[in-house]
Amino acid sequence: MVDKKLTGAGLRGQSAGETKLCTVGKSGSGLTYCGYDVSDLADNATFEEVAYLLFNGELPNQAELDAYKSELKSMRDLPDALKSVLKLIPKNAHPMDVMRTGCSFLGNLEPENSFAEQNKAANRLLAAFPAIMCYWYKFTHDGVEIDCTTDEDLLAGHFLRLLNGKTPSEQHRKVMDVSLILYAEHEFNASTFTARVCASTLSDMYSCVTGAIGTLRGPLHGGANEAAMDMILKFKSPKDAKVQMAGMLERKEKIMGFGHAIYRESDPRNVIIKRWSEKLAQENGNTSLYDISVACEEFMWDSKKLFCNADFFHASTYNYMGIPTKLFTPIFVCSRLTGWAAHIMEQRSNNRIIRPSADYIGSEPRKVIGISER
Ligand SMILES: CC(=O)SCCNC(=O)CCNC(=O)[C@H](O)C(C)(C)COP(=O)(O)OP(=O)(O)OC[C@H]1O[C@@H](n2cnc3c(N)ncnc32)[C@H](O)[C@@H]1OP(=O)(O)O
Ligand SMILES: O=C([O-])CC(=O)C(=O)O
Repeated sequence: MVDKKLTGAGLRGQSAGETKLCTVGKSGSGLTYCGYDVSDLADNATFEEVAYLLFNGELPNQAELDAYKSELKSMRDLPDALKSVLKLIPKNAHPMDVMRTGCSFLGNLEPENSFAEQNKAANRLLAAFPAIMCYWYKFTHDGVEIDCTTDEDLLAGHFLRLLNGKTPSEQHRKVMDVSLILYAEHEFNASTFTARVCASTLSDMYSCVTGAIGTLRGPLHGGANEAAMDMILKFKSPKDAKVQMAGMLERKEKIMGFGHAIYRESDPRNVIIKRWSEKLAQENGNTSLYDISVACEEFMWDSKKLFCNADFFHASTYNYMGIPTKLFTPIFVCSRLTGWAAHIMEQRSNNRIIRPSADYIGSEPRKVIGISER
């Protein structure tokens, strides 16, 4: 397999540091967290085990996992002051802006006073993010002030219970858990790099994560799952999808959910989430969304040799689970927090401020001309 040629703008192909956390596309398409293949983790671990792995470098044993899950469970509720702030954010705000504000405000209430508190701060955000998203969403959309605690064992079930107000099915718990594992970590992607740059100034965990949320929000990064959903919903049939996508390519529009900065011919997360999308479609009894998504995949490969990235089949998967489109990228935040925090800790453990150089392409030196003569 020929590796993707990584050169040009966007720092492509340049190493910006070392990491023990993750390899992306090492053999063209692979993805490992701390040496474990992501598909192995998706089949044989829970998201909490993956979080523990990223924060500690090893998978937990049963006693360690039990203790970790109880710790996270005890941190799920939100302070009243944060609930009051969330209630002030308008209904038409983007939920990613809610996540950004929620993270930043929690940093005011419970600051990370020293790096000795970094695990506590990371775990607090991990435990609180589902409630930050759902408390605001349920209050502004349904007029309900939800209880932010549940007795759900795992974050996947906890989130679904907060969102829907009822016990989720085993299958929905499993799909959400797998999704959180797939989104957890991805080396020096744009949002993680943002977090590391911020960490390199010796800033606090909340500032690093707030910056990362802002970076994940864009449609070229995490925002692609929502953009893909909006696009798929416009297609009436698989045939219509191909016709409309041909037009988009002709107009040189970017097709969200396709392509990748590092992978060359596939994103290993796609096959996993696509399988779940198909399963949910069959059980739903209406496979239209899945069939249209497959037509998009075929069309993009046949016409441009572009493949689905992790975001594309997440769109139909979440839709089949009844999750509102505007919450897709915030779910990504709930998961990627683990990767961000692990990278922040890794940066701190061997830090030098990240400060690259620039090639100057501006004017030659010149004198200021008085304003009346300009
Ligand atoms: C979880 C994640 O963040 S995964 C990424 C999510 N983002 C998206 O899905 C947004 C859509 N995809 C894209 O915009 C891009 O593929 C990115 C941002 C992911 C990667 O960007 P790059 O590394 O610059 O892409 P790459 O160098 O492979 O592009 C090669 C060519 O394919 C084109 N291309 C790449 N992706 C797409 C796409 N989705 N739709 C249309 N054309 C595309 C590029 O415009 C480029 O064409 P050019 O040579 O004529 O300029
Ligand atoms: O690695 C990237 O550039 C984007 C990506 O897939 C991710 O962050 O999961």
